[in-house]
This record gives sequence, C-alpha cells and structure tokens, in this order.
Amino acid sequence: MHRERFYTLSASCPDRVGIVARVSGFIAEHKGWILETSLHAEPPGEGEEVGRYFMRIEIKASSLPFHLAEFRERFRPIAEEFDMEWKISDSAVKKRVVVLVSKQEHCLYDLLARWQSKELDIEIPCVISNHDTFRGFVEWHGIPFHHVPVTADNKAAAYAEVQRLFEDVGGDVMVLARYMQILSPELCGAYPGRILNIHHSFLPSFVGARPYHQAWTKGVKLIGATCHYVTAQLDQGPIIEQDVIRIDHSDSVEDMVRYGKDIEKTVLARGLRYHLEDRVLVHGNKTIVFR
Ligand SMILES: Nc1nc2c(c(=O)[nH]1)N[C@@H](CN(C=O)c1ccc(C(=O)N[C@@H](CCC(=O)O)C(=O)O)cc1)CN2
Repeated sequence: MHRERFYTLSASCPDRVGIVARVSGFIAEHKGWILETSLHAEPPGEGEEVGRYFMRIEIKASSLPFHLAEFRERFRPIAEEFDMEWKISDSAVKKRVVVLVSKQEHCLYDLLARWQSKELDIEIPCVISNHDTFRGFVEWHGIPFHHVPVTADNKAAAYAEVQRLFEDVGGDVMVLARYMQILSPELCGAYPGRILNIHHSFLPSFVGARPYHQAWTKGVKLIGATCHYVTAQLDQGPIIEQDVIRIDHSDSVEDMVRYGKDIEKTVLARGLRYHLEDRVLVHGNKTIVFR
C-alpha cells in the first residue's frame, strides 16, 4: 500500500524535562499531523550524570505549511536549545544503496529481488565487487557493476576507488552483502553509521571469515546472523538486527552454511529497512532500534 508522503524526525539529546512537550508543541504550532512516535530514555551510563533521550517522529508532509528545507531551518533553534543530534528525512526521497559483494550470491540476489519488486523502495546506483563473478547478473538488472580487485599490495588504492565510486553515484548507504575484505579505517571513518554489514554468526560469537567452521568446532546448538554498522574494528560495530536458528550434532558445516543463507538474507533485509526508515539511532557502540 502506497503511504502518503511523510517526514521523519529522528533525534537524541541529553535527557531532561520538557523535550517531548517542546518538540510536539513545535509540530502542533504548525498544525503538523503526527503519524507515529517512538521515544526512549537511556539511563546515565557508568560515570555519566545525565542519560540520553531518543525520539523518532513521523509527520504527514501535507499537514505542514512548509517543505523540508524550511522545516529543518525552523526546527534548528530547538535542536540547538536541547543540544540535539538530529536529522529530518523525506519518505519521497529514495536512498541510494551501493552494494558490495565478493563470491557469495545469496544476499546480493535477495537485495536485488527486493529492489526489483519495490519491497525495498531504494535506488541501487551500482554494485562493487572484488571479483567479476556477478557482472552479468547485476548488469542484467540494468545496474552498473564495478570490479575492484583487492590484494595484499593494493588495499589503499582499492578502497580509494570504492570511495570514489560511492561519491560519484551520490551513495547514501554502503551494504556489505557478504563482502569478504576488511575495509580500511579511512573508509570506515569517512562514513560512520552509513556502512552496514551482514556477519554470518550470532555476534559477538565467532568473528572473522569462517564463523560456521568455528561454530561446528565449538558444537553450539544455535547459529545466527548479525547486521551491524561497520567500524575499523572487525565485526565489532553497533548491532542493528540479529536472528538465530537451532542446529544439532548431526549438522555439518555445509548444513550450517545452507541454513545460514536464509537467515543472513532476512536479517540483512530487516536491518537495512530499519536503517533506511531512520529507525536506528546509534548510542556509543550500541543502537536504539524503533522497529
Ligand atoms: N572494517 C571492517 N571491514 C569489514 C567488516 C567489519 O566489520 N569491519 N566486516 C566484514 C565482513 N566479514 C564478516 O562479516 C569478514 C570479512 C572478511 C574477513 C577476513 O578475514 N578477510 C580476509 C580475506 C578473506 C578472503 O580473501 O576470503 C582479509 O581481509 O584478510 C573477516 C570478516 C567486511 N569488511
């Protein structure tokens, strides 16, 4: 069902009395029609005096007497008054998702299927890979494909090329859809909260490139997948979404890889949707997810 155009205000600030009253008062003052509100008060962390308040508010675009740019300018003084980290997005503007992949097909295929069916209302301006494996499949969808090999000797140049391509297409989000190379700290640092990865384990268990082998060796009874923001620290970024499935002693690594494909696809799709809908707010190395 096509939703009427709406703006999403997502913000956080030091916790205090009067935040919601001030923000909702501003919206009401301009006859804004609120469609959905999510609020969370995070208590003070260790050594902190004040907690942090998180909010996400959807407002019907047609209910406001001004457009997005003026909304932002009129809201700015309030954001400064409360020392907010904030943004306002527009449901009518499709986010541009650049997909990175290596040799595993399942997450790439799933994202392109959800894009083609418009389940994910996004633009995919290009796909980048360190192998040429999926060129034909991607170009068949009318999407530009860029082969950027990564070797032990060319990592800096390779990631500079990835960044150039991302900037050239006006990328909003980078999705590592089983991209099996470790991004440089520079690339991670250039896009905090804008690079998502699907890790094929229930983090923090089994970081690295071969989590199913680690799971088999350990003999765990549950395996899973984790969608997280990418930081320079491998598989340590803020977690967005996770899920698990039960296995048992009779399951081989190959069985786990097969079961894992389904859960990796769905966890990535859910995590990406939450991010695209501004439902994820980062707090230190954790997230608040207004599902
Ligand atoms: N800076 C980061 N880069 C990447 C992350 C991350 O969290 N931070 N996640 C990985 C994805 N990943 C697990 O989910 C992963 C990928 C690759 C490796 C790894 O050890 N790669 C080896 C090469 C392996 C190969 O060539 O097949 C390496 O880079 O030396 C571990 C975990 C994506 N990037």
